[in-house]
Amino acid sequence: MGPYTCKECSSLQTMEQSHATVISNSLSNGMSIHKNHFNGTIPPMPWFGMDIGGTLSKLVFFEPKDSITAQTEDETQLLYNVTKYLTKNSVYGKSGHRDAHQQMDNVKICNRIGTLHFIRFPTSEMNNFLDLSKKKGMAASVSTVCATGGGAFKFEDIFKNELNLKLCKCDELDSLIRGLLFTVASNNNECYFWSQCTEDEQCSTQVYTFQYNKYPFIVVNIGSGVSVLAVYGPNNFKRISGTSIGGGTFLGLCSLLTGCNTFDEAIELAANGDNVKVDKLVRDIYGGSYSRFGLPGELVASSFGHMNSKEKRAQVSREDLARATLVTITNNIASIARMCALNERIDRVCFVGNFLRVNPISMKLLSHAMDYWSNGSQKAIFLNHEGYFGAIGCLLSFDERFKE
Ligand SMILES: Nc1ncnc2c1ncn2[C@@H]1O[C@H](COP(=O)(O)OP(=O)(O)O)[C@@H](O)[C@H]1O
Ligand SMILES: CC(C)(COP(=O)(O)O)[C@@H](O)C(=O)NCCC(=O)O
Repeated sequence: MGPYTCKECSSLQTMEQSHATVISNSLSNGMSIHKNHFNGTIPPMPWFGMDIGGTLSKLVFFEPKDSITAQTEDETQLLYNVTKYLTKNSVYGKSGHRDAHQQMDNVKICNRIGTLHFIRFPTSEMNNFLDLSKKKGMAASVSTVCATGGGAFKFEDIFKNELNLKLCKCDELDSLIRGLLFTVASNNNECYFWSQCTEDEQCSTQVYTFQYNKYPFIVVNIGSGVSVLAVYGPNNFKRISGTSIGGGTFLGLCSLLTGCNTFDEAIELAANGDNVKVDKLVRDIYGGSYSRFGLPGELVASSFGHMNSKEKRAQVSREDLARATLVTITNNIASIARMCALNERIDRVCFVGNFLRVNPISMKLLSHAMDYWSNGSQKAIFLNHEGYFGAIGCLLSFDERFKE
């Protein structure tokens, strides 16, 4: 058999690339799907899904919990070692973290029952991740890794050269929707909303029963940048908008303005700041509200509008600047989301992406903006596995790819 092209990841494979061998029927156009040679259907464990984003790399690891042992003794030992290392620790190297609170139990993938573990590290630390994978024997034990996000393309050669690992690439937005639908269907408590967001003290989260099999809905993915998708069915979505002013912009501007070093620090600063000292409000311009067009006095009229004044600049703290940056970026995303929902005549808007991690300020602002400007017709919905849907969807594509 000569070289073939995998119809999923479009890579040219030869029979010598023995980690994944073609078994499925060759299609008339010479395309085939990877199938593994170990037992004819699915690759040996461990199974990973990886989403290599512009800022963070997300790794989802499936730990089998059933009693099936379809592996050789060597493979079983390797799986044991990898599982032990990943599940006994919650910090890996200098910058890898496992989000234990997001762990999902009793998940069924490729007819196996197990637990999903969620790990993240900065994409800028990719070289350290590769070194650690080598050191801990993970690379040697893994046959196939499904990867998505821009980094699946950018780092493809490095994975091949450094780890001798072939990435099966999946589209990031396909993976995002697949992962989101799967997670919402598997977990009744996945979705929530913020109620009473006009009063900050009373604003709290409530479980939202998301009818995931009812379409359409909007997904706003706030990662480094922002993508807005309209979802019309499980395999039917379009990317309707996007903006480069996203989570990466918040962290970049906040670092410049406050000298903070991490996202968590930026959020902490913002939580203790007041944007009113930085932003020009409607009342600063009108002396009250601009009632004819329904603009309340407390509304930000001009983000950072006070910062042209030397006196005002002297009065603001790092905390105020962090808060104003967060509010500016969030309000801009809320405006785009509202316009998209209005244009598409869709009222349910799901906000996801790691920008929302440990970030109730933005979630409350988004909730308030959607509710206020739509007179209560549009709903902002949030999900507990906020930044991991791409990696989950990628792991599931592995399930679909290797299904008989
Ligand atoms: N630990 C973190 N380190 C860096 N950015 C973080 C972190 N936690 C949350 N973020 C925010 O999440 C954004 C990245 O979100 P994510 O959905 O992972 O996107 P991407 O796939 O582009 O990396 C960052 O730009 C930042 O605003
Ligand atoms: C290019 C991206 C899809 C990459 O995804 P990310 O890593 O930011 O999650 C995203 O950053 C994006 O949609 N940016 C906005 C581009 C625009 O519409 O202006």
